[in-house]
Amino acid sequence: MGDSDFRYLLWNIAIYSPLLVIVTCVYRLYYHPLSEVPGPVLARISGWPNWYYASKGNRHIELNRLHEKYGPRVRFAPNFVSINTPNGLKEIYGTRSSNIVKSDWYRCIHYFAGGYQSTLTIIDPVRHSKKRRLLSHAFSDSALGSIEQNIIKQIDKWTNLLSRESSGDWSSAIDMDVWSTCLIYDILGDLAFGKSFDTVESDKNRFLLETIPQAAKTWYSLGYHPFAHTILRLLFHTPLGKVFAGKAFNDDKRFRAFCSNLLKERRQLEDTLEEGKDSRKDFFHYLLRGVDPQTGESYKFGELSAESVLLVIAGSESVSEAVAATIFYLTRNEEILNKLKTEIRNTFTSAEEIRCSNTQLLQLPYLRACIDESLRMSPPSPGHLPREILRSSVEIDNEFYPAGTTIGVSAYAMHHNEEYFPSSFEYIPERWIADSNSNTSKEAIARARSAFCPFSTGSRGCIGKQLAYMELSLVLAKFLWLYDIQAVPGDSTGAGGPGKGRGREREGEYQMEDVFVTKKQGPMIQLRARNMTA
Ligand code: HEM
Repeated sequence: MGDSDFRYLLWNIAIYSPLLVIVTCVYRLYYHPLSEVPGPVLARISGWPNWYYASKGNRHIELNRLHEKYGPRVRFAPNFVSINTPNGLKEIYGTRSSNIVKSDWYRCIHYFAGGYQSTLTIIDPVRHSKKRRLLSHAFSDSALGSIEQNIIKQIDKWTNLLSRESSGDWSSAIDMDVWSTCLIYDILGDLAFGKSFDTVESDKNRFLLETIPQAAKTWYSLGYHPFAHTILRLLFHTPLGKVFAGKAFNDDKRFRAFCSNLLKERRQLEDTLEEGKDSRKDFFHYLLRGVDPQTGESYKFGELSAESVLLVIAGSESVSEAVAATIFYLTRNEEILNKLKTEIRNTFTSAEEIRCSNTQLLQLPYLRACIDESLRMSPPSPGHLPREILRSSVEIDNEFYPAGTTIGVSAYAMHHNEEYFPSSFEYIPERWIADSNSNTSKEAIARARSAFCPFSTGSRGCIGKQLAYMELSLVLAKFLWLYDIQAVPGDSTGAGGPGKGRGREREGEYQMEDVFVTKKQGPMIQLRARNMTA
Protein backbone atom coordinates (compact mmCIF):
# COMPACT_ATOMS: atom_id res chain seq x y z
CA MET A 1 0.00 0.00 0.00
CA GLY A 2 1.45 3.32 -1.06
CA ASP A 3 1.45 6.53 1.00
CA SER A 4 -1.48 8.02 -0.89
CA ASP A 5 -3.56 4.82 -0.48
CA PHE A 6 -2.86 4.86 3.23
CA ARG A 7 -3.90 8.53 3.53
CA TYR A 8 -7.07 7.73 1.56
CA LEU A 9 -7.88 4.88 3.97
CA LEU A 10 -7.36 7.14 7.00
CA TRP A 11 -9.62 9.82 5.51
CA ASN A 12 -12.34 7.25 4.94
CA ILE A 13 -12.05 5.96 8.50
CA ALA A 14 -12.12 9.53 9.85
CA ILE A 15 -15.28 10.36 7.88
CA TYR A 16 -17.23 7.11 8.08
CA SER A 17 -16.57 6.08 11.70
CA PRO A 18 -18.43 9.03 13.28
CA LEU A 19 -21.15 8.56 10.67
CA LEU A 20 -21.51 4.91 11.64
CA VAL A 21 -21.72 5.85 15.31
CA ILE A 22 -24.40 8.47 14.59
CA VAL A 23 -26.45 6.09 12.43
CA THR A 24 -26.21 3.37 15.12
CA CYS A 25 -27.32 5.79 17.84
CA VAL A 26 -30.26 7.09 15.80
CA TYR A 27 -31.30 3.54 14.93
CA ARG A 28 -31.10 2.35 18.56
CA LEU A 29 -33.00 5.37 19.86
CA TYR A 30 -35.77 5.65 17.27
CA TYR A 31 -36.01 2.58 15.00
CA HIS A 32 -34.86 -0.37 17.13
CA PRO A 33 -37.68 -2.82 18.04
CA LEU A 34 -37.11 -1.85 21.71
CA SER A 35 -37.11 1.90 21.05
CA GLU A 36 -40.45 2.29 22.89
CA VAL A 37 -39.06 0.81 26.12
CA PRO A 38 -38.03 3.64 28.49
CA GLY A 39 -34.53 3.92 29.89
CA PRO A 40 -31.55 6.29 30.14
CA VAL A 41 -30.32 7.53 26.74
CA LEU A 42 -26.76 6.29 27.22
CA ALA A 43 -27.97 2.79 28.09
CA ARG A 44 -30.34 2.71 25.10
CA ILE A 45 -27.50 3.43 22.67
CA SER A 46 -24.65 1.45 24.22
CA GLY A 47 -23.80 -1.55 26.40
CA TRP A 48 -21.13 0.35 28.35
CA PRO A 49 -23.32 1.49 31.29
CA ASN A 50 -24.47 -2.11 31.86
CA TRP A 51 -20.85 -3.26 32.01
CA TYR A 52 -19.84 -0.28 34.18
CA TYR A 53 -22.41 -1.06 36.89
CA ALA A 54 -21.73 -4.82 36.67
CA SER A 55 -18.01 -4.22 37.20
CA LYS A 56 -18.67 -1.80 40.08
CA GLY A 57 -20.90 -4.39 41.77
CA ASN A 58 -23.89 -2.06 42.17
CA ARG A 59 -25.96 -2.98 39.13
CA HIS A 60 -28.82 -4.15 41.38
CA ILE A 61 -28.96 -0.70 43.03
CA GLU A 62 -28.94 1.02 39.66
CA LEU A 63 -31.66 -1.27 38.30
CA ASN A 64 -33.84 -0.51 41.31
CA ARG A 65 -33.26 3.22 40.80
CA LEU A 66 -34.16 2.92 37.11
CA HIS A 67 -37.38 1.05 37.89
CA GLU A 68 -38.33 3.71 40.44
CA LYS A 69 -37.79 6.31 37.74
CA TYR A 70 -39.09 4.62 34.57
CA GLY A 71 -41.62 2.08 35.86
CA PRO A 72 -41.98 -1.70 35.54
CA ARG A 73 -39.85 -2.07 32.40
CA VAL A 74 -36.51 -0.50 31.66
CA ARG A 75 -34.15 -0.77 28.71
CA PHE A 76 -30.73 -0.69 30.28
CA ALA A 77 -28.65 -1.71 27.25
CA PRO A 78 -29.58 -1.65 23.55
CA ASN A 79 -30.86 -5.25 23.66
CA PHE A 80 -31.49 -5.66 27.41
CA VAL A 81 -34.80 -5.15 29.19
CA SER A 82 -35.38 -5.44 32.92
CA ILE A 83 -38.92 -6.24 34.09
CA ASN A 84 -40.14 -5.60 37.62
CA THR A 85 -43.45 -7.45 37.95
CA PRO A 86 -44.57 -10.94 39.10
CA ASN A 87 -45.88 -11.56 35.58
CA GLY A 88 -42.37 -10.93 34.30
CA LEU A 89 -41.05 -13.54 36.74
CA LYS A 90 -43.64 -16.06 35.61
CA GLU A 91 -43.22 -15.49 31.88
CA ILE A 92 -39.43 -15.28 31.84
CA TYR A 93 -38.43 -17.97 34.33
CA GLY A 94 -41.60 -19.94 35.12
CA THR A 95 -42.57 -21.31 31.72
CA ARG A 96 -41.01 -24.45 30.23
CA SER A 97 -40.91 -22.88 26.79
CA SER A 98 -37.72 -23.47 24.80
CA ASN A 99 -38.25 -19.99 23.33
CA ILE A 100 -36.59 -18.38 26.39
CA VAL A 101 -33.17 -19.72 27.38
CA LYS A 102 -30.21 -18.60 29.48
CA SER A 103 -28.44 -15.79 27.66
CA ASP A 104 -25.04 -15.57 26.09
CA TRP A 105 -23.64 -14.22 29.39
CA TYR A 106 -23.55 -17.82 30.74
CA ARG A 107 -21.53 -18.89 27.69
CA CYS A 108 -18.78 -16.52 28.82
CA ILE A 109 -18.29 -18.60 31.99
CA HIS A 110 -17.40 -21.60 29.80
CA TYR A 111 -14.12 -19.95 28.76
CA PHE A 112 -12.98 -20.16 32.37
CA ALA A 113 -13.96 -23.83 32.60
CA GLY A 114 -12.01 -25.02 29.55
CA GLY A 115 -15.22 -25.00 27.48
CA TYR A 116 -17.09 -27.35 29.85
CA GLN A 117 -20.66 -26.63 30.89
CA SER A 118 -22.24 -27.14 34.29
CA THR A 119 -25.86 -27.54 35.38
CA LEU A 120 -25.95 -23.83 36.19
CA THR A 121 -24.34 -22.51 33.03
CA ILE A 122 -25.51 -24.89 30.30
CA ILE A 123 -27.84 -23.15 27.87
CA ASP A 124 -29.49 -25.92 25.84
CA PRO A 125 -32.71 -26.81 27.75
CA VAL A 126 -32.71 -30.50 26.79
CA ARG A 127 -29.12 -31.08 27.87
CA HIS A 128 -29.76 -29.01 30.99
CA SER A 129 -32.68 -31.17 32.08
CA LYS A 130 -30.50 -34.29 31.82
CA LYS A 131 -27.79 -32.74 33.95
CA ARG A 132 -30.32 -31.47 36.45
CA ARG A 133 -32.03 -34.85 36.74
CA LEU A 134 -28.72 -36.42 37.70
CA LEU A 135 -27.93 -33.74 40.25
CA SER A 136 -31.44 -33.85 41.71
CA HIS A 137 -30.68 -37.24 43.36
CA ALA A 138 -28.31 -35.38 45.68
CA PHE A 139 -31.10 -32.99 46.69
CA SER A 140 -33.94 -35.48 47.20
CA ASP A 141 -35.68 -35.63 50.60
CA SER A 142 -33.93 -38.87 51.51
CA ALA A 143 -30.49 -37.57 50.43
CA LEU A 144 -31.00 -34.39 52.46
CA GLY A 145 -32.20 -36.42 55.45
CA SER A 146 -29.00 -38.47 55.33
CA ILE A 147 -26.68 -35.45 55.22
CA GLU A 148 -28.29 -33.50 58.06
CA GLN A 149 -25.95 -35.10 60.56
CA ASN A 150 -22.94 -33.80 58.58
CA ILE A 151 -24.34 -30.27 58.64
CA ILE A 152 -24.95 -30.47 62.38
CA LYS A 153 -21.41 -31.78 62.98
CA GLN A 154 -19.94 -28.69 61.25
CA ILE A 155 -22.29 -26.30 63.09
CA ASP A 156 -21.42 -27.84 66.46
CA LYS A 157 -17.71 -27.41 65.73
CA TRP A 158 -18.40 -23.78 64.82
CA THR A 159 -20.46 -22.97 67.93
CA ASN A 160 -17.82 -24.63 70.12
CA LEU A 161 -15.10 -22.47 68.63
CA LEU A 162 -17.27 -19.40 69.09
CA SER A 163 -17.61 -20.24 72.77
CA ARG A 164 -13.86 -19.62 73.11
CA GLU A 165 -14.48 -16.04 72.00
CA SER A 166 -16.82 -15.34 74.91
CA SER A 167 -15.93 -16.25 78.47
CA GLY A 168 -18.88 -15.08 80.52
CA ASP A 169 -19.21 -11.51 79.37
CA TRP A 170 -19.63 -9.91 75.94
CA SER A 171 -16.91 -11.12 73.60
CA SER A 172 -14.61 -8.89 71.61
CA ALA A 173 -15.74 -7.98 68.07
CA ILE A 174 -16.46 -10.92 65.77
CA ASP A 175 -16.70 -10.52 62.02
CA MET A 176 -19.77 -12.47 60.95
CA ASP A 177 -18.78 -12.27 57.31
CA VAL A 178 -15.68 -14.35 58.02
CA TRP A 179 -17.32 -16.68 60.54
CA SER A 180 -20.43 -17.41 58.51
CA THR A 181 -18.47 -17.87 55.28
CA CYS A 182 -16.02 -20.30 56.89
CA LEU A 183 -18.86 -22.34 58.37
CA ILE A 184 -20.77 -22.60 55.10
CA TYR A 185 -17.62 -23.50 53.12
CA ASP A 186 -16.90 -26.29 55.58
CA ILE A 187 -20.46 -27.59 55.32
CA LEU A 188 -20.33 -27.46 51.54
CA GLY A 189 -16.97 -29.25 51.37
CA ASP A 190 -18.46 -32.03 53.47
CA LEU A 191 -21.68 -32.23 51.43
CA ALA A 192 -20.06 -31.99 48.00
CA PHE A 193 -16.76 -33.88 48.40
CA GLY A 194 -17.29 -35.73 51.66
CA LYS A 195 -14.53 -33.62 53.22
CA SER A 196 -14.79 -30.31 55.09
CA PHE A 197 -12.64 -27.46 53.77
CA ASP A 198 -11.61 -26.91 57.42
CA THR A 199 -11.60 -23.14 57.17
CA VAL A 200 -13.19 -22.64 60.62
CA GLU A 201 -10.32 -24.34 62.41
CA SER A 202 -7.36 -23.69 60.18
CA ASP A 203 -5.90 -20.95 57.97
CA LYS A 204 -4.77 -23.37 55.27
CA ASN A 205 -7.75 -22.96 52.94
CA ARG A 206 -8.78 -19.46 54.03
CA PHE A 207 -7.56 -18.12 50.70
CA LEU A 208 -10.97 -19.30 49.45
CA LEU A 209 -12.61 -16.39 51.26
CA GLU A 210 -10.96 -14.02 48.86
CA THR A 211 -10.62 -16.12 45.73
CA ILE A 212 -14.21 -17.39 45.41
CA PRO A 213 -15.96 -13.99 45.30
CA GLN A 214 -13.10 -12.64 43.20
CA ALA A 215 -13.48 -15.47 40.67
CA ALA A 216 -17.22 -14.78 40.45
CA LYS A 217 -16.58 -11.06 40.03
CA THR A 218 -14.16 -11.67 37.16
CA TRP A 219 -16.60 -13.70 35.06
CA TYR A 220 -19.55 -11.58 36.04
CA SER A 221 -18.15 -8.29 34.88
CA LEU A 222 -16.27 -9.65 31.84
CA GLY A 223 -19.43 -11.41 30.62
CA TYR A 224 -21.23 -8.06 30.36
CA HIS A 225 -18.41 -6.29 28.55
CA PRO A 226 -19.57 -5.06 25.11
CA PHE A 227 -16.60 -6.96 23.60
CA ALA A 228 -16.78 -9.92 26.00
CA HIS A 229 -16.15 -12.71 23.51
CA THR A 230 -13.26 -10.93 21.78
CA ILE A 231 -11.54 -10.23 25.10
CA LEU A 232 -12.13 -13.74 26.40
CA ARG A 233 -10.88 -15.34 23.19
CA LEU A 234 -7.73 -13.24 23.35
CA LEU A 235 -7.20 -14.08 27.00
CA PHE A 236 -7.89 -17.80 26.72
CA HIS A 237 -6.85 -18.72 23.21
CA THR A 238 -3.73 -16.61 22.66
CA PRO A 239 -0.52 -16.00 24.65
CA LEU A 240 -1.96 -12.59 25.61
CA GLY A 241 -3.70 -14.29 28.53
CA LYS A 242 -0.37 -14.94 30.24
CA VAL A 243 0.67 -11.30 29.82
CA PHE A 244 -2.56 -9.54 30.81
CA ALA A 245 -4.43 -12.02 33.00
CA GLY A 246 -3.21 -10.66 36.33
CA LYS A 247 -4.31 -11.49 39.85
CA ALA A 248 -8.00 -12.00 39.12
CA PHE A 249 -7.28 -14.80 36.64
CA ASN A 250 -4.67 -16.37 38.88
CA ASP A 251 -7.15 -16.41 41.75
CA ASP A 252 -9.66 -18.11 39.50
CA LYS A 253 -7.06 -20.71 38.45
CA ARG A 254 -6.03 -21.36 42.04
CA PHE A 255 -9.63 -21.94 43.06
CA ARG A 256 -10.24 -24.28 40.09
CA ALA A 257 -7.08 -26.24 40.92
CA PHE A 258 -8.32 -26.57 44.52
CA CYS A 259 -11.66 -28.02 43.31
CA SER A 260 -9.95 -30.34 40.79
CA ASN A 261 -7.67 -31.76 43.47
CA LEU A 262 -10.59 -32.45 45.76
CA LEU A 263 -12.42 -34.09 42.90
CA LYS A 264 -9.42 -36.31 42.07
CA GLU A 265 -9.21 -37.44 45.69
CA ARG A 266 -12.94 -38.02 45.78
CA ARG A 267 -12.83 -40.05 42.56
CA GLN A 268 -10.02 -42.24 43.88
CA LEU A 269 -12.05 -42.88 47.00
CA GLU A 270 -15.18 -43.70 45.00
CA ASP A 271 -13.22 -46.32 43.04
CA THR A 272 -12.44 -48.14 46.28
CA LEU A 273 -16.06 -48.22 47.48
CA GLU A 274 -18.29 -51.12 46.66
CA GLU A 275 -21.51 -50.37 44.81
CA GLY A 276 -24.46 -50.19 47.24
CA LYS A 277 -22.30 -50.65 50.33
CA ASP A 278 -20.87 -47.21 50.90
CA SER A 279 -22.45 -44.67 53.18
CA ARG A 280 -20.94 -41.53 51.59
CA LYS A 281 -23.92 -40.04 49.81
CA ASP A 282 -22.29 -36.68 49.08
CA PHE A 283 -22.98 -34.80 45.81
CA PHE A 284 -20.12 -36.44 43.95
CA HIS A 285 -21.30 -39.89 44.94
CA TYR A 286 -24.16 -39.25 42.50
CA LEU A 287 -22.17 -37.32 39.91
CA LEU A 288 -19.27 -39.78 39.69
CA ARG A 289 -21.62 -42.70 39.18
CA GLY A 290 -23.87 -40.82 36.76
CA VAL A 291 -23.84 -41.52 33.03
CA ASP A 292 -24.84 -39.28 30.16
CA PRO A 293 -28.21 -40.74 29.08
CA GLN A 294 -27.47 -39.78 25.47
CA THR A 295 -24.10 -41.47 25.11
CA GLY A 296 -24.15 -43.88 28.04
CA GLU A 297 -20.70 -42.55 28.97
CA SER A 298 -19.59 -41.34 32.39
CA TYR A 299 -19.09 -37.63 32.77
CA LYS A 300 -15.66 -36.35 31.74
CA PHE A 301 -13.36 -35.05 34.43
CA GLY A 302 -13.55 -31.53 32.94
CA GLU A 303 -17.35 -31.56 33.15
CA LEU A 304 -17.30 -32.73 36.75
CA SER A 305 -14.68 -30.15 37.57
CA ALA A 306 -16.82 -27.34 36.07
CA GLU A 307 -19.75 -28.72 38.09
CA SER A 308 -17.72 -28.69 41.31
CA VAL A 309 -16.66 -25.05 40.85
CA LEU A 310 -20.21 -23.90 40.22
CA LEU A 311 -21.62 -25.98 43.08
CA VAL A 312 -19.11 -24.54 45.52
CA ILE A 313 -19.87 -20.98 44.47
CA ALA A 314 -23.66 -21.38 44.17
CA GLY A 315 -23.96 -23.29 47.42
CA SER A 316 -21.62 -21.34 49.65
CA GLU A 317 -21.63 -17.60 48.96
CA SER A 318 -25.45 -17.55 48.81
CA VAL A 319 -26.05 -19.25 52.16
CA SER A 320 -23.25 -17.43 53.98
CA GLU A 321 -24.58 -14.09 52.75
CA ALA A 322 -28.05 -15.01 54.04
CA VAL A 323 -26.62 -15.96 57.48
CA ALA A 324 -24.58 -12.74 57.74
CA ALA A 325 -27.48 -10.58 56.50
CA THR A 326 -29.94 -12.13 58.97
CA ILE A 327 -27.54 -11.53 61.85
CA PHE A 328 -27.03 -7.97 60.63
CA TYR A 329 -30.78 -7.29 60.67
CA LEU A 330 -31.36 -9.04 64.01
CA THR A 331 -28.61 -7.13 65.78
CA ARG A 332 -30.09 -3.85 64.51
CA ASN A 333 -33.67 -4.67 65.50
CA GLU A 334 -33.67 -5.62 69.18
CA GLU A 335 -37.39 -6.31 69.47
CA ILE A 336 -37.29 -8.71 66.51
CA LEU A 337 -34.19 -10.43 67.89
CA ASN A 338 -35.88 -10.96 71.27
CA LYS A 339 -39.04 -12.31 69.65
CA LEU A 340 -37.03 -14.80 67.61
CA LYS A 341 -34.92 -15.89 70.60
CA THR A 342 -38.09 -16.48 72.59
CA GLU A 343 -39.58 -18.62 69.83
CA ILE A 344 -36.45 -20.76 69.54
CA ARG A 345 -35.72 -21.07 73.25
CA ASN A 346 -39.34 -21.90 74.10
CA THR A 347 -39.49 -24.63 71.46
CA PHE A 348 -36.32 -26.57 72.21
CA THR A 349 -35.04 -27.73 75.57
CA SER A 350 -31.44 -28.13 74.37
CA ALA A 351 -29.27 -27.17 71.40
CA GLU A 352 -28.91 -30.89 70.55
CA GLU A 353 -32.65 -31.14 70.09
CA ILE A 354 -32.48 -28.66 67.21
CA ARG A 355 -32.60 -30.72 64.05
CA CYS A 356 -34.81 -30.73 60.99
CA SER A 357 -35.48 -34.45 61.03
CA ASN A 358 -37.26 -34.85 64.35
CA THR A 359 -38.66 -31.49 65.34
CA GLN A 360 -40.74 -28.68 63.98
CA LEU A 361 -37.67 -26.51 63.22
CA LEU A 362 -38.62 -25.84 59.60
CA GLN A 363 -42.11 -24.83 60.68
CA LEU A 364 -41.14 -22.20 63.25
CA PRO A 365 -43.10 -19.25 61.82
CA TYR A 366 -41.00 -16.39 63.13
CA LEU A 367 -37.67 -18.01 62.24
CA ARG A 368 -38.88 -18.61 58.68
CA ALA A 369 -40.24 -15.04 58.49
CA CYS A 370 -36.88 -13.60 59.61
CA ILE A 371 -35.01 -15.70 57.03
CA ASP A 372 -37.41 -14.73 54.24
CA GLU A 373 -37.26 -11.07 55.18
CA SER A 374 -33.43 -11.16 54.98
CA LEU A 375 -33.60 -12.93 51.61
CA ARG A 376 -36.04 -10.25 50.49
CA MET A 377 -34.00 -7.25 51.55
CA SER A 378 -30.62 -8.71 50.64
CA PRO A 379 -31.15 -11.45 48.03
CA PRO A 380 -27.87 -13.38 47.56
CA SER A 381 -28.27 -13.20 43.74
CA PRO A 382 -29.48 -9.61 43.57
CA GLY A 383 -28.90 -8.85 39.89
CA HIS A 384 -30.72 -9.44 36.66
CA LEU A 385 -30.55 -13.17 35.71
CA PRO A 386 -30.38 -12.81 31.93
CA ARG A 387 -32.52 -14.83 29.54
CA GLU A 388 -32.67 -14.58 25.78
CA ILE A 389 -35.78 -14.72 23.61
CA LEU A 390 -34.91 -17.09 20.78
CA ARG A 391 -37.59 -17.36 18.11
CA SER A 392 -40.97 -15.72 18.52
CA SER A 393 -41.80 -12.57 20.47
CA VAL A 394 -42.92 -12.85 24.08
CA GLU A 395 -45.80 -10.95 25.70
CA ILE A 396 -45.40 -9.67 29.24
CA ASP A 397 -47.92 -7.33 30.87
CA ASN A 398 -49.44 -6.58 27.43
CA GLU A 399 -46.11 -5.56 25.90
CA PHE A 400 -44.27 -7.58 23.24
CA TYR A 401 -40.55 -8.29 23.22
CA PRO A 402 -39.01 -9.55 19.99
CA ALA A 403 -36.65 -12.47 19.40
CA GLY A 404 -33.08 -11.47 20.23
CA THR A 405 -34.02 -9.48 23.34
CA THR A 406 -32.17 -10.27 26.56
CA ILE A 407 -34.67 -10.00 29.36
CA GLY A 408 -34.81 -10.68 33.08
CA VAL A 409 -35.85 -9.66 36.57
CA SER A 410 -33.54 -8.35 39.28
CA ALA A 411 -34.46 -9.91 42.63
CA TYR A 412 -33.22 -6.81 44.45
CA ALA A 413 -35.38 -4.44 42.39
CA MET A 414 -38.40 -6.77 42.58
CA HIS A 415 -38.02 -7.10 46.36
CA HIS A 416 -38.00 -3.30 46.74
CA ASN A 417 -41.09 -2.74 44.63
CA GLU A 418 -43.40 -0.87 47.02
CA GLU A 419 -46.52 -2.28 45.33
CA TYR A 420 -45.66 -5.70 46.72
CA PHE A 421 -43.51 -4.78 49.71
CA PRO A 422 -44.65 -1.57 51.43
CA SER A 423 -41.86 0.16 53.42
CA SER A 424 -39.52 -2.01 51.39
CA PHE A 425 -36.35 -0.66 53.01
CA GLU A 426 -37.53 -1.73 56.48
CA TYR A 427 -36.86 -5.15 57.99
CA ILE A 428 -40.36 -6.39 58.90
CA PRO A 429 -40.62 -10.20 59.35
CA GLU A 430 -44.30 -9.69 60.29
CA ARG A 431 -45.09 -9.03 56.62
CA TRP A 432 -44.82 -12.82 56.12
CA ILE A 433 -47.14 -13.83 58.99
CA ALA A 434 -50.93 -13.60 58.95
CA ASP A 435 -52.01 -13.40 62.58
CA SER A 436 -53.79 -10.89 64.79
CA ASN A 437 -50.50 -9.43 66.09
CA SER A 438 -48.96 -8.73 62.71
CA ASN A 439 -51.82 -6.85 60.99
CA THR A 440 -50.87 -8.57 57.74
CA SER A 441 -53.72 -9.92 55.63
CA LYS A 442 -53.56 -13.21 53.73
CA GLU A 443 -53.97 -11.21 50.50
CA ALA A 444 -50.92 -9.06 51.33
CA ILE A 445 -48.88 -12.21 51.96
CA ALA A 446 -50.03 -13.79 48.69
CA ARG A 447 -49.08 -10.59 46.90
CA ALA A 448 -45.65 -10.55 48.50
CA ARG A 449 -45.12 -14.26 47.71
CA SER A 450 -45.92 -13.64 44.03
CA ALA A 451 -42.99 -11.19 43.84
CA PHE A 452 -40.55 -13.05 46.13
CA CYS A 453 -37.79 -14.62 44.03
CA PRO A 454 -34.46 -15.09 45.88
CA PHE A 455 -34.13 -18.61 44.43
CA SER A 456 -35.52 -17.65 41.02
CA THR A 457 -38.20 -20.04 39.78
CA GLY A 458 -39.08 -22.67 37.17
CA SER A 459 -36.86 -25.32 35.61
CA ARG A 460 -33.70 -23.20 36.13
CA GLY A 461 -34.61 -22.17 39.68
CA CYS A 462 -32.33 -23.11 42.56
CA ILE A 463 -31.97 -26.85 43.08
CA GLY A 464 -30.51 -26.21 46.55
CA LYS A 465 -33.46 -24.24 47.96
CA GLN A 466 -34.55 -26.88 50.47
CA LEU A 467 -30.96 -27.48 51.54
CA ALA A 468 -30.49 -23.73 51.96
CA TYR A 469 -33.52 -23.44 54.29
CA MET A 470 -32.23 -26.45 56.23
CA GLU A 471 -28.79 -24.91 56.70
CA LEU A 472 -30.12 -21.45 57.55
CA SER A 473 -32.65 -22.77 60.07
CA LEU A 474 -30.11 -25.03 61.77
CA VAL A 475 -27.35 -22.42 61.98
CA LEU A 476 -29.55 -19.57 63.20
CA ALA A 477 -31.58 -21.65 65.66
CA LYS A 478 -28.53 -23.28 67.25
CA PHE A 479 -26.62 -20.00 67.35
CA LEU A 480 -29.47 -18.08 69.02
CA TRP A 481 -30.29 -20.91 71.38
CA LEU A 482 -26.72 -20.81 72.68
CA TYR A 483 -25.80 -17.13 72.48
CA ASP A 484 -27.04 -13.62 73.07
CA ILE A 485 -25.79 -11.28 70.38
CA GLN A 486 -25.48 -7.56 69.84
CA ALA A 487 -23.97 -5.19 67.27
CA VAL A 488 -20.57 -3.81 68.22
CA PRO A 489 -21.44 -0.30 69.45
CA GLY A 490 -20.79 2.24 66.68
CA ASP A 491 -20.07 -0.45 64.08
CA SER A 492 -21.04 0.54 60.56
CA THR A 493 -19.50 -2.48 58.77
CA GLY A 494 -21.98 -3.76 56.26
CA ALA A 495 -24.36 -0.86 56.91
CA GLY A 496 -25.50 1.71 54.36
CA GLY A 497 -26.01 5.39 54.99
CA PRO A 498 -24.48 8.64 53.80
CA GLY A 499 -21.33 8.14 51.79
CA LYS A 500 -22.22 4.60 50.83
CA GLY A 501 -24.58 3.28 48.18
CA ARG A 502 -27.36 5.69 47.51
CA GLY A 503 -27.48 7.22 50.94
CA ARG A 504 -30.15 7.61 53.55
CA GLU A 505 -32.84 5.29 52.26
CA ARG A 506 -30.43 2.34 52.46
CA GLU A 507 -29.26 3.14 55.98
CA GLY A 508 -30.72 0.04 57.63
CA GLU A 509 -29.78 -2.30 54.81
CA TYR A 510 -27.00 -4.89 54.71
CA GLN A 511 -24.69 -3.78 51.92
CA MET A 512 -23.47 -6.24 49.35
CA GLU A 513 -21.62 -6.09 46.07
CA ASP A 514 -23.34 -7.92 43.22
CA VAL A 515 -20.88 -10.33 41.59
CA PHE A 516 -23.63 -12.80 40.47
CA VAL A 517 -23.44 -14.02 44.04
CA THR A 518 -22.36 -11.33 46.52
CA LYS A 519 -19.28 -9.87 48.14
CA LYS A 520 -19.98 -8.67 51.64
CA GLN A 521 -18.45 -7.21 54.81
CA GLY A 522 -19.41 -7.70 58.44
CA PRO A 523 -21.50 -7.26 60.46
CA MET A 524 -19.22 -6.97 63.47
CA ILE A 525 -21.01 -8.39 66.49
CA GLN A 526 -20.39 -9.38 70.08
CA LEU A 527 -21.74 -12.51 71.69
CA ARG A 528 -22.24 -13.87 75.16
CA ALA A 529 -23.10 -17.40 76.23
CA ARG A 530 -26.76 -17.54 77.17
CA ASN A 531 -27.54 -17.25 80.87
CA MET A 532 -29.29 -20.56 81.55
CA THR A 533 -30.66 -19.44 84.92
CA ALA A 534 -32.52 -16.43 83.47
C1 HEM B 1 -29.80 -18.83 50.23
C2 HEM B 1 -29.26 -19.70 49.44
C3 HEM B 1 -29.40 -19.75 47.93
C4 HEM B 1 -29.89 -18.83 47.06
C5 HEM B 1 -30.50 -17.49 47.37
C6 HEM B 1 -29.76 -19.40 45.72
C7 HEM B 1 -30.17 -18.76 44.56
C8 HEM B 1 -30.12 -19.34 43.30
C9 HEM B 1 -30.60 -18.71 42.10
C10 HEM B 1 -31.21 -17.33 42.02
C11 HEM B 1 -30.40 -19.58 41.08
C12 HEM B 1 -30.71 -19.34 39.60
C13 HEM B 1 -29.43 -18.88 38.90
C14 HEM B 1 -29.60 -18.55 37.45
O1 HEM B 1 -30.70 -18.48 36.94
O2 HEM B 1 -28.57 -18.32 36.82
C15 HEM B 1 -29.77 -20.76 41.63
C16 HEM B 1 -29.43 -21.87 40.90
C17 HEM B 1 -28.72 -22.92 41.41
N1 HEM B 1 -28.37 -23.11 42.73
FE1 HEM B 1 -28.87 -21.93 44.28
N2 HEM B 1 -29.16 -20.62 45.83
C18 HEM B 1 -28.94 -20.88 47.15
C19 HEM B 1 -28.37 -22.03 47.68
C20 HEM B 1 -27.90 -23.08 46.95
C21 HEM B 1 -27.28 -24.26 47.50
C22 HEM B 1 -27.09 -24.54 48.99
C23 HEM B 1 -26.89 -25.03 46.43
C24 HEM B 1 -26.18 -26.36 46.42
C25 HEM B 1 -25.28 -26.72 47.23
C26 HEM B 1 -27.30 -24.35 45.22
C27 HEM B 1 -27.09 -24.83 43.94
C28 HEM B 1 -27.65 -24.27 42.81
C29 HEM B 1 -27.54 -24.87 41.48
C30 HEM B 1 -26.81 -26.17 41.12
C31 HEM B 1 -28.22 -24.03 40.60
C32 HEM B 1 -28.41 -24.23 39.10
C33 HEM B 1 -29.77 -24.88 38.87
C34 HEM B 1 -30.09 -25.11 37.41
O3 HEM B 1 -29.77 -24.29 36.55
O4 HEM B 1 -30.73 -26.13 37.16
N3 HEM B 1 -27.90 -23.17 45.58
N4 HEM B 1 -29.62 -20.59 42.99
